[in-house]
Amino acid sequence: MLKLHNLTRVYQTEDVETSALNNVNIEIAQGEFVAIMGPSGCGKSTLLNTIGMLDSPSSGDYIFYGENVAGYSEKQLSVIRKKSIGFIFQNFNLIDELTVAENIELALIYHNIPAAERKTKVEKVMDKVGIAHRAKHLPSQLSGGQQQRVAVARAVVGDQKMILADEPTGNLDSAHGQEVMEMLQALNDEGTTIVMVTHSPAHADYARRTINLFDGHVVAQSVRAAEQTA
Ligand SMILES: Nc1ncnc2c1ncn2[C@@H]1O[C@H](COP(=O)(O)OP(=O)(O)OP(=O)(O)O)[C@@H](O)[C@H]1O
Repeated sequence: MLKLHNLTRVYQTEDVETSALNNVNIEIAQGEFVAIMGPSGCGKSTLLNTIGMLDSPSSGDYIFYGENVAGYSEKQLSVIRKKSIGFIFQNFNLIDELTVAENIELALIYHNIPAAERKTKVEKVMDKVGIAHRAKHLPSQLSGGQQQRVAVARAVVGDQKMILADEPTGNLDSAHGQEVMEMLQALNDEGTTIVMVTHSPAHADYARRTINLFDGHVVAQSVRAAEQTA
């Protein structure tokens, strides 16, 4: 599905140059569940943002479904991003002034889907993540776990092939964190590719493969034991 080849991302500020990613080579197949781990500042968010086409590499290739998108303009990237990629963030990133249903629907307005079809899709996905009874509530009226369910619904309502999750359980207590992980697991079982940054080894265990970063380099990759012997 995607391949990063000798990918480098250098941030240039006034007098400091930071190599956030250094010659990274990663391949992710459709339907995989991959966790990205490593210490603070090692480049995890930069990697996820690059995979999500929110950031562009300084050099190297990013092949997405056979297309090298590394040199694409923001306009070209946003077309691919909106069609194929859903995002879940640690702080939920919902729009405070919109209801639950409206927050989810917003992801479809970008896809030019007619209103009646949008309504059906939003209702279906709200049922799926168990938030239908809160459809008319504002994010501030929901618990953190409920807000993250809305974010999950928004990430998949347009039938996105891949979800990128940046510490999706970071602001949740352990019970709600586990709920979100189970939701991601269920989506992965249905075929959605998931790439997740996490600091939690327990949550990384939901993934089939873990990629460890250190100082912008991939230093280790491990496949879940049950899969190795399968
Ligand atoms: N916009 C930016 N401008 C300059 N330097 C940046 C920028 N974004 C990130 N960096 C630097 O790039 C490196 C990697 O940052 P990144 O946010 O990807 O790390 P991370 O592993 O996600 O960290 P954390 O676990 O703390 O969120 C860090 O040294 C950071 O200071």
